[in-house]
Amino acid sequence: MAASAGSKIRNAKLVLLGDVGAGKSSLVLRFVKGQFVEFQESTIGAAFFSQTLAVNDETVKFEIWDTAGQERYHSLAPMYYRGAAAAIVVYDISNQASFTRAKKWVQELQAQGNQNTVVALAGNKADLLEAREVQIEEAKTYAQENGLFFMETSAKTATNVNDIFYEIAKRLLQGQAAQNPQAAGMVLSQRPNERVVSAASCCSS
Ligand SMILES: Nc1nc2c(ncn2[C@@H]2O[C@H](COP(=O)(O)OP(=O)(O)OP(=O)(O)O)[C@@H](O)[C@H]2O)c(=O)[nH]1
Repeated sequence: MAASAGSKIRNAKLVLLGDVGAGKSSLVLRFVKGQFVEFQESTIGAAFFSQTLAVNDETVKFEIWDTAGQERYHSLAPMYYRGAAAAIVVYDISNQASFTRAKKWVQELQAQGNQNTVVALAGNKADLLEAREVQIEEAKTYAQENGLFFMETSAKTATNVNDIFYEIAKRLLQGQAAQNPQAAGMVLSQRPNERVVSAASCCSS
């Protein structure tokens, strides 16, 4: 649903990281365009998208970098996560190896990223319950121990997709008061009346 944005717009750089085929592009496509493609092509290098989200009377404009999961593009990743306000580390709940890979991304972010970056862990393909290899409790515990927030998502059914971005937006807005917004990868601009996804239309489950 479209809504009028408040006058305050926060630009926030967000990066998606995760194993090849975990569903990074599909999550972005669902969030930005409300679409799902059964045979989504593998990302080459990285792809850029933007989407705005209203949270109360403020608007967060996400500048989204969808990185490629293939190992040969690994060395490019720092260009995208450096200076990011937020990161979504994605794994596939039906693929244990993708969870192992997600943990490596978290380690890399913790070692090299901005300490203020809001990091979300997304257990994607939550619709594939019968093929589940990663237990929800295991991921929850890991997330708690590492200061991440965690949701299982499905780009296919849209479960928790808007919710994870909305939760990130909320946390960014909450956090900005306590820190330098520029340092956290957030920039204030004044651009009223942009079309945004309103909080009211957000958060299907
Ligand atoms: N069942 C199901 N399939 C999904 C879901 N999300 C993505 N897929 C499928 O998984 C495959 C890989 O999805 P992508 O979005 O390309 O994965 P990616 O992480 O961007 O992959 P790379 O670009 O190669 O790093 C595609 O065939 C998608 O249709 C989901 O939530 N459920």
